[in-house]
Amino acid sequence: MPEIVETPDAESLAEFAARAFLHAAQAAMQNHGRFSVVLSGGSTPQKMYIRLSQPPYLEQVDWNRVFFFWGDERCVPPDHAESNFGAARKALLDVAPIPRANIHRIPGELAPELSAGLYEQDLRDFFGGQDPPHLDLILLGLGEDGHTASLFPGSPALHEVEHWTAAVMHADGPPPLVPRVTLTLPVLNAAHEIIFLVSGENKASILARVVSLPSPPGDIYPAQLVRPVSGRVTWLADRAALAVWKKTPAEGNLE
Ligand SMILES: O=C(O)[C@H](O)[C@@H](O)[C@H](O)[C@H](O)COP(=O)(O)O
Repeated sequence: MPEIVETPDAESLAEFAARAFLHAAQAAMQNHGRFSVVLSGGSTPQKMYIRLSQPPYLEQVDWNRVFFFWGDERCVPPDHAESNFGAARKALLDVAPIPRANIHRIPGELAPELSAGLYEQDLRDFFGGQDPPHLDLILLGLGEDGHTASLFPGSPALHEVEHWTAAVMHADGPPPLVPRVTLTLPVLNAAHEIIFLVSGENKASILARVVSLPSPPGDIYPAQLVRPVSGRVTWLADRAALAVWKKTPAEGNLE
């Protein structure tokens, strides 16, 4: 049974997530002198990023030793409204005293395949001989179709085992398809810790399906393929997102 933590609402989810970030950072720095974290895109983590840019986290985190990566990026320039990097920069990276050299963004302004290749090389340079890299903390979101990062149902990127990154195409809505770059499952599943951040009643149905394992083989959602070999996975969700799961007759539910 995955670890599920409930918070009353989106604000308390952001607070809980910021505290978990601080604890993971302190543990990693104590353990090996630095903290590598993968930020998630989407709207859910934005409140958490803003919390980290405020007291007490602003003062308590040793930002010089925090190294930022992304789980995925839309292939747009960094100042584009859809940029995951751009959103994190506004909420946190331009507010906290973070050395620019510690920020390893996905170069979304470049062609998808080139961007994916450069990002993979950046990861390989940072993690030296580690294959796959062991990131200290990976933050992930959950889409209503069960995707996470930019690993969408039926995507060939789900079967990528050689490369740590992949260029994907996705219909975000009406055409055109939106090119993206994503980390692949070998990297996600090598993480020391993963925290899924899920908020809102619109996620209640998919969250109940994703955490109520096991799924029939043909029915597995991408988020269910995130099963770190030895890392810890926590589903951090607010009450609205857990409403369906708590009604699901299965052992271990919260109520
Ligand atoms: O670039 C992205 O959009 C994310 O990587 C994506 O996987 C996101 O985390 C989910 O779609 C949830 O998005 P929300 O938090 O906006 O619901």
